[in-house]
Amino acid sequence: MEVRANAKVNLCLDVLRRRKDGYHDLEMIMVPLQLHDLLQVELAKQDELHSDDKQMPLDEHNTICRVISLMREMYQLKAHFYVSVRKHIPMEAGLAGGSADAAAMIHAIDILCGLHLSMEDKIRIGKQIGADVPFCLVNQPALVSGIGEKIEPFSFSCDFHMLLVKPSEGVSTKTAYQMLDLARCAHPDCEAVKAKLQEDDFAGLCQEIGNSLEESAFRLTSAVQKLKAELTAYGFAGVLMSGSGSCVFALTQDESLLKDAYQHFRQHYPFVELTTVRK
Ligand SMILES: C[C@](O)(CO)[C@H](O)COP(=O)(O)OP(=O)(O)OC[C@H]1O[C@@H](n2ccc(N)nc2=O)[C@H](O)[C@@H]1O
Ligand SMILES: Nc1ncnc2c1ncn2[C@@H]1O[C@H](COP(=O)(O)OP(=O)(O)OP(=O)(O)O)[C@@H](O)[C@H]1O
Repeated sequence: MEVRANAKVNLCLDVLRRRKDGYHDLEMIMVPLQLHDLLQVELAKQDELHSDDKQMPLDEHNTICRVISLMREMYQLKAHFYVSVRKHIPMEAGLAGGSADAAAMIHAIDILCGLHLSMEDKIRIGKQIGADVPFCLVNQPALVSGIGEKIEPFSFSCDFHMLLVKPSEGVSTKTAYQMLDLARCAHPDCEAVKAKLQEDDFAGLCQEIGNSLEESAFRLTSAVQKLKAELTAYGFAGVLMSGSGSCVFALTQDESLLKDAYQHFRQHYPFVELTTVRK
């Protein structure tokens, strides 16, 4: 069977507090994108993982392998899996590539092994793999809280185009959180972002988007700050780093600006993609 693993961006990411276990309580507005990896998953005689991306680890560190091990133990599965991944989501980008693959694998095992898991069951599995996996399982625009496990989906009509640009440097999620200065960083208003989306107020939306983690990512790599300034100067209405970076997304409703920018940024950056929100 073929399963899609959609990327995400955070239109709003507010880090509320640091917890005793080192994780952070968050409030976020997350949206899935049309950009996706494709997983081919079949029952097999032994486990096999392949990918067209030579950078992706194929060992027990891969989120897909971690899902297989965890679900095999939890449900005493005898089955083995052949998995082939067509990778389109760049790594260390803040687009949840590894988490999206993990979520797709949970859905695939559920179907191939006839487990009939509820979304709550899947989220319990997913959050053991990573904080972004619960959102990737639900795969709908949502207000997300806790460390990423509380998902409240909502619908909206506001339409816009998105240009994704990633510099060659990546950002480690763990380091971005460790370096964060909660007193200095931005604390954007997620309820306001949700309201602008639902009121179809694109200009207002672009004023409200924000990400607490930009503060530490900008200190970790100047490339992200430089890219954000370039996209803003190009004329995009809203520009923000996604997640812990290093990918920056730029929003516009102007198709000709979008096409010109795509050609321009492609000459200077290794990953440039046009996409939209998957509603
Ligand atoms: C930045 C985001 O992508 C925003 O959606 C997520 O918060 C990160 O999600 P993720 O990559 O799935 O995160 P995990 O793989 O669970 O954790 C990676 C590291 O990020 C930090 N982390 C993650 C989530 C969270 N709420 N607080 C944290 O402090 C922890 O140091 C952890 O060691
Ligand atoms: N299935 C996978 N796809 C991509 N990377 C994976 C996968 N499994 C493990 N990894 C490892 O995880 C690291 C981070 O990759 P990922 O694409 O998930 O980062 P990210 O974009 O920062 O995600 P997030 O937005 O969730 O923080 C990679 O450098 C890679 O070594």
